[in-house]
Amino acid sequence: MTVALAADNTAERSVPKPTNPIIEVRNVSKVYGGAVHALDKINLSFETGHLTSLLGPSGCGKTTLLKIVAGLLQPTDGEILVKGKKVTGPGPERAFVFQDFALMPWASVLQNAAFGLKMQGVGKAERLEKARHYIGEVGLAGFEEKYPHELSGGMRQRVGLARALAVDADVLLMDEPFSAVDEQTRRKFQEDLIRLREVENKTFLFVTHSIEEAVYVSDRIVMLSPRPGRISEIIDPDIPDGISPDELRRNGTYLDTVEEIWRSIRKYVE
Ligand SMILES: Nc1ncnc2c1ncn2[C@@H]1O[C@H](COP(=O)(O)OP(=O)(O)OP(=O)(O)O)[C@@H](O)[C@H]1O
Repeated sequence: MTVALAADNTAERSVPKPTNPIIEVRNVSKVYGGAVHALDKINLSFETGHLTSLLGPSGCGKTTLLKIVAGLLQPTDGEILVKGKKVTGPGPERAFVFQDFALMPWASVLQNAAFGLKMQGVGKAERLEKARHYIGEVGLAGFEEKYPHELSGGMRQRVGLARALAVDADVLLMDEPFSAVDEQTRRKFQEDLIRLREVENKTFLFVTHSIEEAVYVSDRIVMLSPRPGRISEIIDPDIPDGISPDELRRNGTYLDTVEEIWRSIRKYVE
């Protein structure tokens, strides 16, 4: 289902109102250095337990919006509410998974996965137990004592995800987490992400460049237009549950949705 939005971000048809929004983006604009207008009056809600992708051409402000939600950047205008409270900086209910995974090279997988918990002041025994659990959840059991340089890019990415899951944040903010890995790893990771969303009941906000990835993993896709970033469309892909990746890539709804998004985006890249 697609909901087209007019240039001023007002819905032409009404956007289904989230019943239980965890994040509300209210009238957010961002101007860098008084000159670069990155985002313009963004209004959005993110439903608890859903995975939302931010998609759009390079430079449209996807990472900027993610960092504002994370509290790592201040908006020039507007505000973000998480669980009804205004965001003034990073908080324990939000975990940010960086593009380069931001692992500490001198620390083991276990220490890296436990790092966020250490920052929260969680005692050693408890944080190591939790870190071990999430290392298992992301498929890295047996690698606890390895160091980042001994791991592939895909495995390092899993450590970054284990760290974010371990702090038990309600919201996981992921900036192109699959950009640095090969295609097979990426596909496996997409499947894992869908499974994790089901078992962990967390809210995921995800920046990607890949239309196919967004359609596969998302409950909702928010498309941004080029600078200044505005919401151009909101798409709720209606992909059947439990479909295997092989079936998916031949599924009519999937193919139609990918095509519909590509038609919307191609005007910006030609
Ligand atoms: N610190 C900064 N100072 C000045 N301009 C910035 C800064 N960070 C981002 N920008 C500009 O703001 C705009 C939005 O950047 P942003 O990284 O949010 O876009 P994006 O959609 O995530 O891009 P990409 O898909 O290429 O990663 C771009 O024009 C970028 O050059």
